[in-house]
Amino acid sequence: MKMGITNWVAPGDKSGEFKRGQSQFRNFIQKGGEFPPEKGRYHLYVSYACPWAHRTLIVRQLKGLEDIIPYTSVHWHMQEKGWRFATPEDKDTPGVEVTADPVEGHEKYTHLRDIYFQVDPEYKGRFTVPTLYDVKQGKIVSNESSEIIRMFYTEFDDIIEDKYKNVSLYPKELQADIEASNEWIYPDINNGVYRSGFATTEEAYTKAVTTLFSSLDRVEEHLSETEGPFYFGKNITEADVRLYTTIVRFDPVYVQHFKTNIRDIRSGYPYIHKWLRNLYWNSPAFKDTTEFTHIKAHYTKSHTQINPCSITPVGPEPPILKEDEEVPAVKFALAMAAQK
Ligand SMILES: N[C@@H](CCC(=O)N[C@@H](CS)C(=O)NCC(=O)O)C(=O)O
Repeated sequence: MKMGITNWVAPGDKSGEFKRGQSQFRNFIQKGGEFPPEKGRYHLYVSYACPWAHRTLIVRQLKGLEDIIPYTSVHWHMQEKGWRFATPEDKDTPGVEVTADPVEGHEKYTHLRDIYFQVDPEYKGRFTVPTLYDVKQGKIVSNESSEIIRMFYTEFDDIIEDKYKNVSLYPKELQADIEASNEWIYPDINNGVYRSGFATTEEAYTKAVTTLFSSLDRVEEHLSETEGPFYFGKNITEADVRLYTTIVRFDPVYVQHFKTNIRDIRSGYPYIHKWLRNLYWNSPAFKDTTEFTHIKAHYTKSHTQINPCSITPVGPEPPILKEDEEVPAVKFALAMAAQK
């Protein structure tokens, strides 16, 4: 079998472990650099389904960059040629807004890969979202979400509205703590769900899923010991953004699709559940950018090696509970406790 876009474990790799490749475009937006900050100059390609792209949408909104950096979300269905743009035939597809690639000169582009090949006809890497594209020069600035969000934190500060200037997602005094949490949350949790779900041996799966849950236990313990409401206290930081995009997909998709089912969030992790719902219901940058239709349809219908009939499970309903709602067992326990 040759390595195709939908082989998540390299054919012949006996370990059965999913190994994520390195992003290929790693430039930075910077004053005076090759990619200077400018309104309307950069276009962000995302998929609402993708947790890495989701980071960039949240930060774009938290930093008030909506008028400065336009974006396009691809269709949720990823097939052999990778992500594609929606077409007029998709007009009745739930959740899909029909948006062709709006960038001038891209009228004929049907897939995200067309942009990668325009930039580099010899490109051999993967065609991933998010992709930050410089419209003026016809170049890709970056396809690495962890670096795109950091550019958004500071590099546009001279052209955003004043009220967003002191939104600091990576404040000096917390940088060491944020780096330390990224160090295990990325491999064990953000990528850990993929390592569980894409594993092709029992051993690789079991190793990934048990590591994932010990790290979720660690997050739970951390949240039970801090005042909150955010990961590092009173203000939203990078740690919240990076954890949120995995946790909000956990119950609706990962528990069944990636078999990360030792527990779920809503019944197994009260502190994470509280932290998650606070972000979703009280901070518009999180709720507005969370599209459950894309999230559920993408994973369940694109990964046919895991789900060959592409049936999208109906539950859990709702995909996220209101802040004053609980699963019946929790509600019952609370009612019993109140009677005592
Ligand atoms: N390291 C990248 C990972 C991005 C990534 O893997 N995106 C997935 C979607 S969730 C993708 O576009 N995959 C397409 C492919 O690998 O062919 C980042 O964080 O930006």
